[in-house]
Amino acid sequence: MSGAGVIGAGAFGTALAMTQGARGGRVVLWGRDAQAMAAMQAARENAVHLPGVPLPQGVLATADLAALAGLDVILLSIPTQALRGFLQQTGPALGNAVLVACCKGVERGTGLLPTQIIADVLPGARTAVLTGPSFATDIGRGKPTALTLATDLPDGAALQERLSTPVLRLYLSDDPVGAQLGGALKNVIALAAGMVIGADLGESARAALMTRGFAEIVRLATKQGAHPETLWGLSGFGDLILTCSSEKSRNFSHGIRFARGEADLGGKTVEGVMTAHAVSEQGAGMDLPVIHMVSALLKGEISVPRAMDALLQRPLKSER
Ligand SMILES: NC(=O)c1ccc[n+]([C@@H]2O[C@H](COP(=O)([O-])OP(=O)(O)OC[C@H]3O[C@@H](n4cnc5c(N)ncnc54)[C@H](O)[C@@H]3O)[C@@H](O)[C@H]2O)c1
Ligand SMILES: O=P(O)(O)OC[C@H](O)CO
Repeated sequence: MSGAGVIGAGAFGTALAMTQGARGGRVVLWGRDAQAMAAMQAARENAVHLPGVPLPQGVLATADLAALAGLDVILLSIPTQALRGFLQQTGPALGNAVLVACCKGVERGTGLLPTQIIADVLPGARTAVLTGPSFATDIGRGKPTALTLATDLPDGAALQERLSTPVLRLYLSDDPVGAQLGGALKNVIALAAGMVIGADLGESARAALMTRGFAEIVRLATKQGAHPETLWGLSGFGDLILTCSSEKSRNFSHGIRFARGEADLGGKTVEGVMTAHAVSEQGAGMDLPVIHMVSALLKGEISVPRAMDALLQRPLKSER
């Protein structure tokens, strides 16, 4: 029986299952916690991540991997650093479905992007990427959202039709590397933007940081083969704006709390932390001052005031 599956019943996975459930048809929302999934299925609500938003009728919330059998498309919505382990353990349960990476990050230790991790663990798997400016709370509530669907698959347009809804507008791209790097790296810049705001350096400084951070994203991503146009689009520039400007963003708000020296930084999924370290370690010699500085700050190697001084005291240069 065909249908859509979603792996990861956190905020984003639940919201994605809601979009597909609203289309009608069979949708399986898989989470690893059997008790939580049974409660979700009974209450028809994810009370932890999206309270008050009902699960559409066709969505089955389950921890049973067998429910994924025969699905034609599966959206992967677990943190990037957990993806390899999940696929190694669970790969065969995913069958021949197209695997759509919905996580935003770079794997620490390998520098790989989500679709590259999938190819590493499940060679021959058909993959795509769904990314762009979107908060789970907006998507789950059916607010209008535009995202990038990037894939090398020849039938990408069919997948675009398959996953779009009247309020979830997908733009097709043939640049999975660019789309994933834009989505991963904007989280690191959002951490930095949050630190600027948390340290009370002002909104002008945040705009400067975002712009120079975007220059780093373009520099790094084009070196890895990304098309510059992808980075100007929803998955790059679009997501950078959203994530650096809203306290709904966990990356931005983590940066704020970090700069204020708050002891409790939350325990939420903050993808930019590991991605900052992954990129800084892989691109040690590259001209990426903001990304390197975010990694050093998070490791406690430098304080926020010293980091700002160091960035400002670099030799003056041309904008390009
Ligand atoms: N929340 C958003 O607004 C949003 C929007 C766009 C993209 N994303 C991306 O989606 C991804 C998931 O984010 P989220 O907001 O849903 O996070 P979340 O913390 O709300 O949920 C993550 C889920 O993954 C599960 N998980 C973690 N490790 C696992 C493992 N090893 N095996 C199986 N399940 C595991 C957790 O139990 C949890 O249910 C991230 O990469 C994030 O950047 C999130
Ligand atoms: O809450 P964040 O910082 O993970 O951001 C969520 C989405 O990636 C925004 O597009």
